Amino acid sequence: MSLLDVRNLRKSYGALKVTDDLNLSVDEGELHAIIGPNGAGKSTLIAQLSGQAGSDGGSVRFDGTDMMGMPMHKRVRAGMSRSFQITSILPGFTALENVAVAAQAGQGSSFRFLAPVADEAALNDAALAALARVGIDDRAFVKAGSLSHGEKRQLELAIALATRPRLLLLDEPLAGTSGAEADRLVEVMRSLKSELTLVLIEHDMDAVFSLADRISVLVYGRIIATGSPDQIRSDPKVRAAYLGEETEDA
Ligand SMILES: Nc1ncnc2c1ncn2[C@@H]1O[C@H](COP(=O)(O)OP(=O)(O)OP(=O)(O)O)[C@@H](O)[C@H]1O
Repeated sequence: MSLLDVRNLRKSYGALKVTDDLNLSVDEGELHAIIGPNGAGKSTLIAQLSGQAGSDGGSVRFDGTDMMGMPMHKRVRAGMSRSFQITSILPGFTALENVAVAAQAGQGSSFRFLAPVADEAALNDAALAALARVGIDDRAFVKAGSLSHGEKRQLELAIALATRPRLLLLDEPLAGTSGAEADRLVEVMRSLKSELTLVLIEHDMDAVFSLADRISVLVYGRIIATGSPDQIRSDPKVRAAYLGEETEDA
């Protein structure tokens, strides 16, 4: 059974159908990338799946449970998290504090202001483990605002991991990175593959084709093809709609 099952999902902005009767199935344990031209609706889809944006119709089932109408924090507690954007990082707080807040939310105790000190130690341990997982535990006590762009991207991943997701939704985790920073993030994602299910939106095609178990191609709010990297690379529909466009740009 698939871990995430999306059927006939819809969303319009005025007359624009951004998500148009979209069907998507993500298997437990796979890294499923979603690619598509600019404006195809990829970010909107992640926002709908995470509960950040509402949907006009259709169904989203996670591990067999209906998620439609469920707010974001409940989806996170159910095991479905999205990576947070750099803009949601608190620059005046340390990397550790940023992650600890997320770890606390993941434990369902975000409003327990009087939590005992023992809990705080456990939260710090969990936060430190998440920072180690993405390779920036040596930056735990540095203010998030002082981290490099790549380290901030790693911190976003740590924040999402601290909520202990079974399914992690990543919206362009490599954006704004290059060279060694991008390579490091790709290796972190590769290492996460053995532990959780990932849905990845990414413009970096080298990263997508090297990481993905399966790729779905989104064009005008619809998935036009799903398959292995090799199947997608050789699919004429995909070449015409998307990869061909890239070739022309190059
Ligand atoms: N809040 C909004 N109000 C109106 N239109 C929107 C809104 N958000 C997105 N859109 C429109 O929906 C379409 C899909 O946008 P979306 O950002 O989901 O695409 P995308 O595939 O992620 O694009 P990109 O690859 O450029 O990030 C675009 O035409 C965009 O202008």
